[in-house]
Amino acid sequence: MPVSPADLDGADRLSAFRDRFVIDDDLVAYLDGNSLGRLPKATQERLAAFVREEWGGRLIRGWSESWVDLPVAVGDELGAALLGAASGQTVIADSTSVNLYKLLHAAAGVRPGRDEIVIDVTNFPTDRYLVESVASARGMTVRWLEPDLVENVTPDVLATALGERTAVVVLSHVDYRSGTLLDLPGLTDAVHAAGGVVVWDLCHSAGVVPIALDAAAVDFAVGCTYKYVNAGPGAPAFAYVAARHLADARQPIAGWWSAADLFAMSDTYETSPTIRRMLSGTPSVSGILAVQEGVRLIAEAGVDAIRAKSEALTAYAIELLDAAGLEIVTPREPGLRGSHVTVRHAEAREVAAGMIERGVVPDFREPDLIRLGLSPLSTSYAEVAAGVAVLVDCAAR
Ligand SMILES: Cc1ncc(COP(=O)(O)O)c(C=O)c1O
Ligand SMILES: Nc1c(O)cccc1C(=O)C[C@H](N)C(=O)O
Repeated sequence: MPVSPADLDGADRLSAFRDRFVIDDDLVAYLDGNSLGRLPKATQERLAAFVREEWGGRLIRGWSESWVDLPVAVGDELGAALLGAASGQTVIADSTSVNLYKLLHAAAGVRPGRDEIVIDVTNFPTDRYLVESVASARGMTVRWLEPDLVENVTPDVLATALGERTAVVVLSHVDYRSGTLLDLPGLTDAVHAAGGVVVWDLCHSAGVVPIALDAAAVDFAVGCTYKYVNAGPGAPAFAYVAARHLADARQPIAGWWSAADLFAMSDTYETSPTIRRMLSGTPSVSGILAVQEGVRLIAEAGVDAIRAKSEALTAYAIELLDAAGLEIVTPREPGLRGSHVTVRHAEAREVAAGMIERGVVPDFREPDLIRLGLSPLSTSYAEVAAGVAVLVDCAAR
C-alpha cells in the first residue's frame, strides 16, 4: 500500500518548522515558495519590534548604533549559513538585478582584453537583459548558448563557447523553468580553465541547496532572499565577491555607501577596500532584518536537512504526477533538480487559473508550464498531495 501523506509528515524531522510560519488556512496548498516564500512568525515579531523600538525609539541614532553595519553583518551570516562563504565577501543590498549589473561590470573589469560574455538563452530574463546591456556599454559581445531546456548548461554545451575571448560566464544554479540544478563546481572549473570568471545567479538555490562558493573558487554570485530565505516581497538581495577579486572589483553605482569612509563626506571618492565597495546607497534596514530572520531559521534547520526534505518532497510530487500521466519537464534524478517541479500542459494557463480558484497556488510560466515550488521548511507532504490532486483534476477537464 502506498505511504500516506500523513505518515510521511509524521516521519519528517523538519515538520515542526511549519508552525514557525504564518499558514493561511483558507488555502488548500501554497506551492509557490519558489516565487515568494511564506512569512516566518519570527519575522513578523522582529519587524514589529523594529518599527516600535528601533525606528520609533532610536530614530537617526539607530544608524550609528547598529544599522550601518547590517549589510555586511547579515551578509556574513547569510554567507556562512547558506553559501559556504567566509566573512567579508557577501553584502545584503538592492535587488538581484541591480547587484547583477554591478557584478557584471566588476567581473568584466577583472579580465581586461577579453571581450565576450557568455550566457544561455534559457536564463532568467533579467540576467539576459543585463548581460546585453553591460556588453553593449563596454563594447563587448554576447555569446549565446542554446541548451536544451531540461538538460540545460552541461559542461559539453559550455565548452562550445569558451575560448581566449571569454571574459565572463553567467549561469543560473537552478533553472527557473525546468528546475534543473547545474554542476556549480564543475562548470566553475571549466570557466577558469578557459581563463574567464563566472557569475552565478543563486536565486532558486539559496537556502534550499547546499552551496560551497569558497570551496568551488566561485568568482562572483548574486541571489534573492524572497524565495527560500522567506524575507518577503522586494527584500534585499545578496552579492558575493571572492576575496581574491576584491581589490580589482569596480562597480558602476559607486555611491557614498561604497566609499572608504561613509560619514567623512569627502570631496574626492575613495572606494572602500572591503566588500562595502559593492554597496551604493542607503540600505533597507527592515528588509535586511527580515533576511536575518530567514537565514537564522535555515541555519537552525541546517541546509543539508532542508536539501534532504526537498529531494523527498519533489520525488513525492513527481510520483503523484506520474501516476496521473502528466508530462514532467524537471529532471528525475534528485541530484539534478532544485526544489520545484514543473509540468508541461497545452492549457497550462487555464489549468493554473482553475487551481487558484480551488485554493491551490502554483505558478504559470509562458507558454505551457506550471511550476510547483516546494519549500521544505513550510510545505508538508499533505499539502503536496492535496495540491497535486487539484492539479490532476483541473488538467483532466
Ligand atoms: C534566476 C532569477 N534571477 C533574478 C530574478 C529577479 O531578480 P529581482 O529580484 O531583481 O527582480 C529572479 C526572480 O525574480 C530569478 O528567478
Ligand atoms: N520577483 C518577482 C516579482 O517581483 C513578481 C512576481 C514574481 C517574481 C519572481 O520571483 C518570479 C521568479 N523569479 C521566477 O522564477 O519566475
